[in-house]
Amino acid sequence: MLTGKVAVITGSGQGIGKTCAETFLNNGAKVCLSDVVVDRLQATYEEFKLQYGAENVHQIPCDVTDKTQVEDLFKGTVDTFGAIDIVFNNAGVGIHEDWESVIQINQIGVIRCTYLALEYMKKSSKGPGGIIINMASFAGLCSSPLDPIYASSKFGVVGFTLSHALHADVVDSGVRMVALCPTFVDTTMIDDDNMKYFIEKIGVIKKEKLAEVVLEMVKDETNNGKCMVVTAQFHYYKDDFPKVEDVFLSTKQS
Ligand SMILES: NC(=O)c1ccc[n+]([C@@H]2O[C@H](COP(=O)([O-])OP(=O)(O)OC[C@H]3O[C@@H](n4cnc5c(N)ncnc54)[C@H](O)[C@@H]3O)[C@@H](O)[C@H]2O)c1
Ligand SMILES: CCCCC[C@H](O)/C=C/C=C\C/C=C\C/C=C\CCCC(=O)O
Repeated sequence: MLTGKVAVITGSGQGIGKTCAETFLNNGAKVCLSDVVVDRLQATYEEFKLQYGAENVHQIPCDVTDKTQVEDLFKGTVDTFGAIDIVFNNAGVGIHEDWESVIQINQIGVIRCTYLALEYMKKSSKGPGGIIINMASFAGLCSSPLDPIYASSKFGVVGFTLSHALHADVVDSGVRMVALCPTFVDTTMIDDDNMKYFIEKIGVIKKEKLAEVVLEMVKDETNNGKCMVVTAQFHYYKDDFPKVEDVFLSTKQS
C-alpha cells in the first residue's frame, strides 16, 4: 500500500500516466495529476475526484518544457499535500514532425523535472526521500530506425537516469532514480501504420499491466540506478550496463 505517500505524474491526462495515477490512488496514495493539455487534465481530474475524493487528487497544468511551470508543479504539490514521495516523469511524445521538440519534451523535460523534484524530495532539504521514475522506452536500448530522434531522446533518459543515480547529489539523498523501458503499450501513441509490423511481431503491453510494474518499482527500496524492461511477456531489471570504473578496471593496458 502507498498510504500516506504523495505522487506527481507528468502527462497524466491520458494514457500510461492516467492509468498509473489510478493504480496509485487504488493503493492509497494522493496524486497530483499534470498535463500540458488542460481540458484532458480537467476531465481526468473530475473523474478521479468523484471516484477517490477531492482530498486525494489534485491537478496542476504543466508543460514540462517550461521551467517556471515545472517549478509551480512541484511547489504546488507540496503546498497542497505537504510533501512529494513519488515522481513519475512520464510526459512524452512519439513520432513528431518537429524533431527538436521531441528532444525538448522527452529528454530535457525529464532532466528538468528530475532536478527540480529532487530539491523537494531530498532529505538534506528536509524532504521525505522517495523515488523518481523516468519514462524511457525499449527504443532507448536498441537501434530503431523507424524514428532515430525518438530513440535518441529515450537513450538520453536511460543514460541520464543511470548516471545521475550514482551522482554525489543523489546517492545520499534518500531518493532512488530508476528508468522504465517498455515495448509497445496500448495507448493512442502507437496508432501509426508504420508500427503495425513491429506490433504484430512483439505484441502490446496493457496499460494496467505496466502500471502494476510501476507500482512494484515504487515499492522496491533497493532499485536505485536500475533500468526496468517491460515486454508483453515479461519484465526484469536489465543489469548488464557497465559502470565507468568496471570498464577501466577490466581494460588491459597494452
Ligand atoms: N505507448 C507506448 O507504446 C510507449 C512505449 C514506451 C514508452 N512510452 C512512453 O510513455 C510515455 C507516455 O506515453 P503514452 O503512450 O501514455 O502516450 P499518450 O500520448 O497517451 O500520453 C502522453 C501524455 O503526455 C502529455 N504531454 C505531451 N507533451 C507534454 C509536455 N510538453 N508537457 C506535459 N505533458 C505533455 C500528453 O498531453 C499526453 O497526455 C511517453 O513518454 C512515451 O514515450 C510509450
Ligand atoms: C521495440 C520498441 C518499442 C518502443 C515503443 C515506443 O516507446 C513507442 C513509441 C511510439 C512512437 C515512437 C516512435 C518510434 C518507435 C520506436 C521504435 C520502434 C522500433 C522499430 C524500429 O524502428 O526498428
